[in-house]
Amino acid sequence: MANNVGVVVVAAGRGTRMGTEESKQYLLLQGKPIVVHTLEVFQQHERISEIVLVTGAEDMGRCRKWCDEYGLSKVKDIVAGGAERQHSVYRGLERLSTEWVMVHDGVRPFVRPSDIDACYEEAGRTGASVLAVPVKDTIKQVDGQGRVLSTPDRRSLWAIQTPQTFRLSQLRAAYEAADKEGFVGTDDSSLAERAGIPVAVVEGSYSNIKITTPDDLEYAEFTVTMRREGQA
Ligand SMILES: Nc1ccn([C@@H]2O[C@H](COP(=O)(O)OP(=O)(O)OP(=O)(O)O)[C@@H](O)[C@H]2O)c(=O)n1
Ligand SMILES: C[C@](O)(CO)[C@H](O)COP(=O)(O)O
Repeated sequence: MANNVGVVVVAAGRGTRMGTEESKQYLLLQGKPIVVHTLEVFQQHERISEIVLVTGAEDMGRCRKWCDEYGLSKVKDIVAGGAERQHSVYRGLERLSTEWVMVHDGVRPFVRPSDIDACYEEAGRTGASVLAVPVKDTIKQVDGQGRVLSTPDRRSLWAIQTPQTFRLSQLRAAYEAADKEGFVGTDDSSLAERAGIPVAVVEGSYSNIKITTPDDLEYAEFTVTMRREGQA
């Protein structure tokens, strides 16, 4: 698998839940855009051969400049995304030619290199994998009126993260099928699952958060500061 792994980093969302005027992936952590922090993890990972960055059409210019400024030489292509995350990933997949692909959220800058390796090695063994953590809370299914319907067994529940790793040809086929059938999912695995691709879960880290709401930003700032000071 080595040297034949491409990454699609999706960063074309608007960040509605963050509530800022600037799209959340461009907010600064210690003076650097969040998406640059994320790209640096993959740039520095020896197993990654190329990266496709998916952004808003109006953001491609500044992203190109950051790639030069921060030495992100593995970013081979920057493409405009679509209305939903799934459409953005699909556009990124079209630009890759590697055997394997990892799909990663531009707003998950704290993914550990060792977790990228683990996700990657599991895909090599079994065909496809997703990084995830066991849920810590009790989860309930609730109806539209706020009434509890059921309490699923927590031992079978995992919070799914990225990266998610697949054979590029298989993931492309799963995306084509979803597109034809009008299915829209919130992650890549759900499309693979529909296409009959078995997906293995790899236990990752709770620190690999998706920066989604303002409280996540506080955590992110704290984490970056601690890392800079060598305490995390
Ligand atoms: N049309 C979209 C929507 C999302 N994403 C990306 O998918 C990742 C995960 O999505 P999420 O956290 O939900 O981002 P947003 O859609 O931007 O957030 P919100 O739902 O709050 O608007 C982010 O890196 C986001 O930029 C994307 O590339 N294209
Ligand atoms: C892919 C993902 O990050 C896995 O947790 C998540 O599903 C993205 O979801 P969102 O609906 O775009 O927030």
